[in-house]
Amino acid sequence: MSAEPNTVIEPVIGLIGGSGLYDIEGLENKEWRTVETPWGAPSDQLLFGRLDGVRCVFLPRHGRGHPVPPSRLNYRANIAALKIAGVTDVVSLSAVGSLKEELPPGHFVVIDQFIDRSFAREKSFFDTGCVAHVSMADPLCPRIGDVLEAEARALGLPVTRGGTYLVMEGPQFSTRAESHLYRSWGCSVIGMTNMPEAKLAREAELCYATVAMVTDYDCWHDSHDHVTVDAVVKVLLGNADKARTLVRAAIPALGRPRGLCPAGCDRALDNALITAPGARDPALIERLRPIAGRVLAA
Ligand SMILES: CSC[C@H]1O[C@H](OP(=O)(O)O)[C@H](O)[C@@H]1O
Ligand SMILES: Nc1ncnc2[nH]cnc12
Repeated sequence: MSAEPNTVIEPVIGLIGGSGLYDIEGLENKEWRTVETPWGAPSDQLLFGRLDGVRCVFLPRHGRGHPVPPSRLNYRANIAALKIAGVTDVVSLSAVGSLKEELPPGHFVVIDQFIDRSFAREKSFFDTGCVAHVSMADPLCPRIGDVLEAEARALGLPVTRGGTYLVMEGPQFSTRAESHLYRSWGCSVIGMTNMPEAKLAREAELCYATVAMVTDYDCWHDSHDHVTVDAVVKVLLGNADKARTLVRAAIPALGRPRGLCPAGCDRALDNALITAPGARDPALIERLRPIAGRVLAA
């Protein structure tokens, strides 16, 4: 993709469905296709189709039927597969626990920050032989966030703009002490999946935004039972329906031809590579081409 200032982009929308969202309704000409990547296989096939004429690519994050736990997700393959499929803009739909009284189950949060406490995951496409350091100061695309917030409000969905998503390793839920600690840090919601997903999306120069859908009060709240999968699933089903409605409403605006992202997500690698051309590993460079080809010399 060229990064010329007058570039016109026909967006291709990637939708990552989290817990409870294993399919997307209303896609025209839909087809599940296998996409291979230099980092192995994504969680599942990708579902290609159009919504209101806009090209969309859906990936169930944990695979259909939810066979893959958060720590075993191949985050690099998932993001690489979306990039290889031509995706420009990613909407991540995620179940989360609430860390604030005013964010009850059923509430949506268009988050704007992360604290990454995951530790057992591959977090970068780059490696020995080609080192890159992208900025994560503003980890989510505000342009997509604006659309999601506006459409959620127009639909009358309970939504909050802004909030910090604490990413834990899991798969066990938090201890009560951890839950209180994250609250003392000012975090809004807790989940297990959005990192390193957002970091990898940034390295792949994809715009990325998350709708965090509250399913429970984790385990800190005096007048609510601690979180269980059963309790999460009960709320999830309603949240998933609302998420599908939100996606349908947001697609026309997200799919409109546009210029480069004002936030610069699509140029994240412009000033990120530090390894001198002569010190680069040619095999790694070839592997990186689908992700970083824009900034790697031919
Ligand atoms: C089923 S509750 C825990 C599970 O749900 C969230 O996943 P996702 O972000 O894919 O919706 C959470 O992060 C855990 O993986
Ligand atoms: N309380 C919680 N902790 C971590 N991930 C979650 N996903 C949904 N609820 C959660």
